Amino acid sequence: MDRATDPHPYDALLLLSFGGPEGPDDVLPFLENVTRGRGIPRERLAEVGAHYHLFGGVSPINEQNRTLLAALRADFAAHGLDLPVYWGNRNWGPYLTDTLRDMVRDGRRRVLTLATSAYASYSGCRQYREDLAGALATLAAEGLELPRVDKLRHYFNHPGFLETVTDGVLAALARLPEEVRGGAHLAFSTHSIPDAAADTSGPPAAHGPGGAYVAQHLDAAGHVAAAVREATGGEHPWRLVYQSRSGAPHIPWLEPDISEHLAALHAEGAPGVVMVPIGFVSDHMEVLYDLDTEAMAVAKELGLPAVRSATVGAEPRFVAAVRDLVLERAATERGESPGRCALGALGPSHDICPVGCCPARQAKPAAAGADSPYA
Ligand SMILES: CC1=C(CCC(=O)O)c2cc3nc(cc4[nH]c(cc5[nH]c(cc1n2)c(C)c5CCC(=O)O)c(CCC(=O)O)c4C)C(CCC(=O)O)=C3C
Ligand SMILES: [Fe+2]
Repeated sequence: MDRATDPHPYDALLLLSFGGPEGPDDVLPFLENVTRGRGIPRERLAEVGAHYHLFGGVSPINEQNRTLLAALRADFAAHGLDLPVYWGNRNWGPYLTDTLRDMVRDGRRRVLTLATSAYASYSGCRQYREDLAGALATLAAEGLELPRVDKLRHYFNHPGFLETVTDGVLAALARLPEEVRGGAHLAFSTHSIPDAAADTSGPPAAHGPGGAYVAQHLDAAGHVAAAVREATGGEHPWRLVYQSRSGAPHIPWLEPDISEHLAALHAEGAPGVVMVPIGFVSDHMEVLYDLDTEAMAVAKELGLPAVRSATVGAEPRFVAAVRDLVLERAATERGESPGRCALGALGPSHDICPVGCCPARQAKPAAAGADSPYA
């Protein structure tokens, strides 16, 4: 077998996601799961709960993960990659711990994890690793023999991710009225996080202010903007902006907010805008509410023509990128030196998060990294 099909030493892939409610009665318990110990103001919870209720209490994220799971299985089968794929969530069923228990019972000993977050940061990386450690601790307490769990490198700059985003932007531009298309701005949007979390994201001291989180987003957005300009011949000024801020108002979070940015664009006479949710991998609630509902209403109010481009979802090229990343990592673990695809200026990210990567406010065990208490 060659790199094209050999998953060894891995015997399973775990799709690890956020989870979301699937009906009105799920909303509150889901939000309690998400915010346990995170110090989110009560009013913010009620506000976010209302976003979900606007959509019947259903987040689309679980259905999107079922689609991605099916697409990964089909892609692996079509390419002779014999690797079972499982799915578990941090905050809603199917819960990570239950999935990992199933994997152990199925005899899986070496698990590779694909988190549905493409970037560094506590929320986008270490928190997933902490939950993996929590699941492993539970299984250990149940007397089960623990598998070894690894996590794929950050994939924000994999060509299968960035080229899919770029095609989404081009398709979105085509939906703008022709007279504003050529000069349309690109507003790359991602989840705001506390400044302090951004500054410490990634390997310690590897990046300046904003840390790996901002550096990776700027690298990805800059690459997409350049590819779009090349394809259209248009100017398309761009900026990285933020959305979905929570937390107390006196704590600084990354800015500007997308809504402020839309107002600024309007004030400076921008003819139109494409909102590009580059920080997210599927059209879940942060996209459907914060961009499609809230930011779109702001744009409408301003009279600024706006469209929102697609996330990578289960697009075939993104799914193929996952296969490439799995095979790359498997080869690396076998001691080979596989090619490592990456666009942009930063190069491929580390395979194993070093000690102190994306630190938590309160230290907690995290698996699948250099500081993992597990083998
Ligand atoms: C960086 C990042 C991503 C991207 C990476 C990734 O995808 O993981 C992400 C994704 C998501 N965030 C989601 C939902 C929520 N996030 C919250 C709260 C928070 N997110 C944060 C950051 C991120 N979040 C932070 C710093 C907080 C503050 C509290 C804390 O420090 O932990 C809250 C609490 C209420 C609120 O404050 O908004 C909810 C309900 C959903 C599910 C959507 C659905 O249901 O479709 C998804 C995919
Ligand atoms: Fe979040």
